Amino acid sequence: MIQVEKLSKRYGDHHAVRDVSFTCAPGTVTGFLGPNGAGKSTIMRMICGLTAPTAGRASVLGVPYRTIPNPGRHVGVLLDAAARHPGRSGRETLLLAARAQGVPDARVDAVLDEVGLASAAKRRVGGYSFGMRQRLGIAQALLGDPAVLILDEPSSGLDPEGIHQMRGLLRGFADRGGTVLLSSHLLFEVESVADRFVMIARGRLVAQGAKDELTQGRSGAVVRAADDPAALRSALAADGLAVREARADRAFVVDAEPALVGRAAARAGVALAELHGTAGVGLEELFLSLTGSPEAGEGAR
Ligand SMILES: Nc1ncnc2c1ncn2[C@@H]1O[C@H](COP(=O)(O)OP(=O)(O)OP(=O)(O)O)[C@@H](O)[C@H]1O
Repeated sequence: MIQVEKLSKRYGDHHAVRDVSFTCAPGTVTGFLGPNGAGKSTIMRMICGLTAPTAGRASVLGVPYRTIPNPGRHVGVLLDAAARHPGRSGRETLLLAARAQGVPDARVDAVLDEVGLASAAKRRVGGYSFGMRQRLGIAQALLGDPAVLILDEPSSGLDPEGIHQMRGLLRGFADRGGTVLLSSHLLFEVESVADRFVMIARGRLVAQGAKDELTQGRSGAVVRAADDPAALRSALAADGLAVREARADRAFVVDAEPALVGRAAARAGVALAELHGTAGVGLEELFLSLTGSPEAGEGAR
């Protein structure tokens, strides 16, 4: 269990995080989404006690992270995959961590195998690709057989096979009762593995919930006039139907059932070239509409 309550962080006048609250339950993977600079890393660092909040608090397994004795046995963390000693091999890196945590040496080979790094275990970390460092970071997070995983952008640098493998690993971890908080600025990296989503933009929580909860109520219709878009718009307005979006192909996205849109057009005698529901309005559209452009995370001053 991870609980974040009204967390805020200010750097001088800069509000990096404002009043963010969410909970991650055991048995679930929470996809933590937001554009670059939205505040995800800052929130994860506050959860792990590495950055002091300006206001609010966070707990892991019911207590502040910093009060957990031998935390690696309870909470696996990957915050900065690059932060590994380049002169040690992957196996040595994990052996040192295992001994510090009181974990048997055999566990090192098990986690190296689990993340697909067994064949490179004896090579120096300095010669690893970024993706291999990510795998090593994930292996280190898993080392103490924790109940909670907090992973900041673990997919970055991984090839498609690595991403697939990591999804399977995290799904299995959650299905065995583990709690996973998994950040990314790319929806596709977390969409298929996450049960719930927490979306952040400009330091604020903009949405949270399961995929169905987030996308329900956003169904509507796409309608395009055969000849006269202005007449169609008037017909929709006459029936009190709101146009959510006017597309470049001259179609309108309307917040209403297709049948209502069709009747409005028929009443006004407007011929249609296209009319269908928007059941496919997905998480991606929601994510983009809530978080805006990639620059949306910047400038939260
Ligand atoms: N130590 C710091 N001092 C000043 N500003 C900071 C500090 N750490 C983060 N920030 C600012 O806080 C904001 C949030 O940054 P953060 O790294 O948490 O975002 P993020 O969502 O993790 O983005 P990314 O995916 O790029 O890592 C940014 O505007 C960043 O510049």
